[in-house]
Amino acid sequence: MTTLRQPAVVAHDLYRFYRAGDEETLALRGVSLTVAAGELVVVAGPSGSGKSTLLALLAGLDEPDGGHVTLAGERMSHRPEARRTLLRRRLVGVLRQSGNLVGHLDVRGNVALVQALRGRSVRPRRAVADLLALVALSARAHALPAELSGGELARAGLAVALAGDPTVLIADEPTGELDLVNERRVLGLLREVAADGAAVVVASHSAEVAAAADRVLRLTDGRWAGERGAA
Ligand SMILES: Nc1ncnc2c1ncn2[C@@H]1O[C@H](COP(=O)(O)OP(=O)(O)OP(=O)(O)O)[C@@H](O)[C@H]1O
Repeated sequence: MTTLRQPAVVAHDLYRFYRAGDEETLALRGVSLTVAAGELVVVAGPSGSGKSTLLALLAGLDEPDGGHVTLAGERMSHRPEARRTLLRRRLVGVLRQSGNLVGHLDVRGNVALVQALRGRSVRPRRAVADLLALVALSARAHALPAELSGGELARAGLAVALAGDPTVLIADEPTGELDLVNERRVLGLLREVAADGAAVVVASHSAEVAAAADRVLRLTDGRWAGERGAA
């Protein structure tokens, strides 16, 4: 066994094409990225530049047409869906702009569900109550998603994303619908998550989010614009 610490995220020469009839969209054209544990990297770029496509590949939610993704030394890409799902549960937390919670479960139930899916043999690092305290939602533990404010929903989504003790947190426009106060609150939490040792990759248009990053990388038309620091 090696004692060398693997980067949390290695994306090598990723390509992703979408085909609809005769039309082909080259969403990613040879994108590489390395993110260390404890680092918060922001992927910026105009609408349609490939940010969500890249994040879906990093999270193992989608498969690249070329290249591959390795998380904590485990290859995610080009593996059967069932294997990717298991790796994702073990290594990845995903936070989206919306739709992070199951509607018929309360906040507590949503967080507990993620921990239950990992199986009884895996002891969570943080109990459900601790996760809710981390995101300042202890008092809203029994609220349903529909009963939460936008800021509360975002923080509940973060608790869900952290419930599986992810090595890598992937956040796609996590503050897109928030006011400045709530955006800063979520950003503070993302910084804490990185300080706690996770690699955090955030896609965002927001200058506030960029200001909180260790590195900001810009995609243009499926490629890094100004390769500096990307790989
Ligand atoms: N499922 C799909 N089928 C066809 N084309 C797609 C699909 N998903 C994305 N695309 C195209 O791929 C390109 C990259 O899209 P992507 O959603 O990754 O961009 P983005 O930078 O996240 O944009 P935004 O900031 O608006 O969310 C766009 O041209 C988009 O239209």
